[in-house]
Amino acid sequence: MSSDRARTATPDLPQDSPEPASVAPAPARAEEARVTPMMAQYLEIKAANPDSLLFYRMGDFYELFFADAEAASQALGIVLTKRGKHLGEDIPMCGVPIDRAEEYLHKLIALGFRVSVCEQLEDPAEAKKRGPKSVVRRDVTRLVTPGTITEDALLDARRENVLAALARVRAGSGPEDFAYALAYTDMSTGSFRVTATARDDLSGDLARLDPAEILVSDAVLDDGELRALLRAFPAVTPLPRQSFDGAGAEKRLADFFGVAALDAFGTFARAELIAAAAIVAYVDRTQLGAKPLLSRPVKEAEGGIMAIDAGTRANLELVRTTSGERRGSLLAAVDRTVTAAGARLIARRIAEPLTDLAAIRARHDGVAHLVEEGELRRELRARLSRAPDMARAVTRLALQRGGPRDLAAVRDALDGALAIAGLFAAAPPADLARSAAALARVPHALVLDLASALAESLPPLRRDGGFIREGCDAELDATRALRDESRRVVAALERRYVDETGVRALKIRHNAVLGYFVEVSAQNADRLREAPHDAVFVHRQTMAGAVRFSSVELGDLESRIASAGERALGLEQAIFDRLAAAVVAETETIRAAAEALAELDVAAGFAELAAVENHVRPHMEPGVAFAIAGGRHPVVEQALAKEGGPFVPNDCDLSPPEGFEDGRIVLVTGPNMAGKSTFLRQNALICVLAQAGAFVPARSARIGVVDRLFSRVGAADDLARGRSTFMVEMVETAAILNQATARSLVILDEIGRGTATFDGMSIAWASLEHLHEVNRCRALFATHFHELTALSQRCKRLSNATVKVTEWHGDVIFLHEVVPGAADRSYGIQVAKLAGLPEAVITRAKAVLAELEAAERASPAQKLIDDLPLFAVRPKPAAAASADPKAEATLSALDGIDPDSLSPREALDALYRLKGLRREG
Ligand SMILES: Nc1ncnc2c1ncn2[C@@H]1O[C@H](COP(=O)(O)OP(=O)(O)OP(=O)(O)O)[C@@H](O)[C@H]1O
Repeated sequence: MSSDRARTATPDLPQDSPEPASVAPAPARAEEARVTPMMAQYLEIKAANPDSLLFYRMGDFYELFFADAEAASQALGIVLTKRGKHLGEDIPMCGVPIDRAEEYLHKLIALGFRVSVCEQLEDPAEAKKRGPKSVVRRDVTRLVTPGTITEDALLDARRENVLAALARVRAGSGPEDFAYALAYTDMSTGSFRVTATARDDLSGDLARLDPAEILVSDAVLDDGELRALLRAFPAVTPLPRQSFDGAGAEKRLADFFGVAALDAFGTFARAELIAAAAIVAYVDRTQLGAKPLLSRPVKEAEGGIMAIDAGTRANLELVRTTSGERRGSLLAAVDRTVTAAGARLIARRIAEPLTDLAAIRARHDGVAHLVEEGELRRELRARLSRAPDMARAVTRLALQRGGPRDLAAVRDALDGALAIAGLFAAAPPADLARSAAALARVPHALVLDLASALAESLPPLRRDGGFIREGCDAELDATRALRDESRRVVAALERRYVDETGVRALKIRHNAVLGYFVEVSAQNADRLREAPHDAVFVHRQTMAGAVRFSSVELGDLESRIASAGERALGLEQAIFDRLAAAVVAETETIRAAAEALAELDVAAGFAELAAVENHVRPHMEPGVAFAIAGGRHPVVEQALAKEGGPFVPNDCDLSPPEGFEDGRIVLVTGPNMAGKSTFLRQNALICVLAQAGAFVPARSARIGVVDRLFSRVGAADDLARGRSTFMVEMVETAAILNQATARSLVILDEIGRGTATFDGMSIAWASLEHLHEVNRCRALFATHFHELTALSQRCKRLSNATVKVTEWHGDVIFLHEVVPGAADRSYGIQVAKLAGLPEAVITRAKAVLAELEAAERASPAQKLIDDLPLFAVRPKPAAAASADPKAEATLSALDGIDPDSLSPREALDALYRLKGLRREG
């Protein structure tokens, strides 16, 4: 981690603490180097955990010291105080109360900090027994990092929390010969995958996974380009090279999963094994012994996911907008899921559209079934909405961080799963049938066990007790009866003491210090001190206005009640442990059921979306067809609907023209604000939705599966990587021209806009020709360079489209209708007028435009068309390239002259002839 990203702080302190001694308020020089025993312990623990904030437990607080305190007080907005001195300097300190620790952890983790939680490992009383200066034993029990959190309070229920590891291994002798792989897990649900990647695909793959934390070898960070790429992600954790060591990787994985060899998991490349091993090592390290249940690593199918680079993802605002919000993204517009797990899965589906035709069609079959069966869909969604998030609950139980409510979550979700399995009686399509089968495998006995054990209302923490139902366990019932009976005994004893002493206001009370005691007012106290009562009551405490006594009977009662309460709690804990173990033993079945519920939720959500928003099933094919009739932009349409405005549907045909094999390019011109970008994006989004398994916002759609989607829309600079707007634009355009295949879909919006007009137009022109001749992909190309429309005369798979506008009293009216043909002008000045530019500027702009247009008419760009398009021009051999017909004719005439045989007159004639040839050419 580069120092500016680490955001953690290490106090600059000597690690060899000298003899402990108490801190004097104004230490003498010799004592300045001394530290208290507690501070010595703190420094030792801090030294072992240098790259995180240390939450150091002291009673009911976690305290932070030195630079940690300064960083945390600033990040959390809490008061920075001082506690004693160290090396003659004040020790900065701040603290967070135990019961609010999760809230503060949440803030710190969200800000990219890592936190080591250091607990007291013994009772302070135990420590005292070792001597007055001894310190309570403490150590770090957990390292909390953005990628390894499991608590509900720290997680966003509707978002995955991905921990990824990037491995790079040598694949040859060349300096650039490396193989790359990513392994990633959502520890809160146990999912675990690996995928091979390439240097060029790395940023796209990371953007797809959207990790909360990325583990890399510090060797990777030595590579400046990779370091710059990783800077776009919130938390990058560098690990020493040994964590990515190839030799031990296989063994580390085998040990973690308790298997002798990994063969049963499938075949992994070396880089994949190393990445996966780095994940399990880190998970072990952060959980310090509590073993999280990761599923066995699954390898992503090669080429099974539509390749979408990071820029395209951001441009198309698939799962979040460019400003980082979910609202306004494609995901937000199409998410109709009713469970948290469903919301997490749909985000992954949108981020990872498929390329396998059969798998896409299978998803569509499921959605189609639920569109047709409205009653089934409603019932399914109603039941799903009551099913809690059991995948995360199981993980917490396995990590011994679970509470009674996690058991209840599993009970209710499993119960719901069984009921939902029963809804699919008739043979549903394969995907739904597979989900229903996973639900039906849920262990009945476990559901019954949980249902009979858990009480109606449950406390959040297991240590609170009271979560086991009466009648579940005879011994527990008996102990509770004793505990409750004892309370009645207290009341009876109080009545007896009142009768015997005659003090009517006598009360039996309880506190943590005295236990049970008798309390009377100061005036009545003497009565209890007199015989015969003085034989019963022993004075314990005099308060202002009240006096407290104990008695032998109260002491007995105290221990009976305390032991009954403790025993009841102990019995409940034992039952909790048994139930949790039973749940954890079924992890695989439960996780499969949780995944099935999420899949059904996504299918039903897509069906609901289709029914409500009028989406249709796209017809998917193997070729390169792309014919959308009446397509709409799902986000813009919903936004307009809220304002009561209609969205104008538009057709888009990129299928190969008659007699051609490759898809078409449509060049869209049209005025500003007409709807070009919307049209371009909506077709890309329709493609993403279709291949994600959803229906699409159109009247009909026929789509040949797209392997890669590229979008270069708008302009944004990347100052972090030192690139200007135009540079970013060109880098992205280069990626498209280098990578797009005949099966790709390319969206290019106004390329060449960021530079001088002629440079820009030339780049747009040449790029368009390249797409047509070399990439041969389906493409939509929007431009304000109207000259480009002439290219359709030569490029046979290129057609022109424009967005219609009309004029009304000098103002432009947008019809948002895409029609064949080319725009004649941009109406930029009219749009500027609408935007409120001063009248004087508008008038002057009109005058300048008129002059520029007149100049352009004098030398139109048509002559460019008369040249061959770039890729029809074959590069000529160097010698021939210099040939000039004039020069050639002159030279051959010269060759024909023999100066020795010429008379002076003939010589003069020959000279005139040569001059003439030169002139005529
Ligand atoms: N098909 C449509 N139906 C209704 N409104 C639309 C449609 N398409 C676009 N709009 C509206 O027009 C606005 C401008 O659209 P868009 O940004 O796509 O225009 P543009 O032609 O790309 O403009 P510019 O060339 O200035 O970038 C959108 O914000 C939207 O509100």
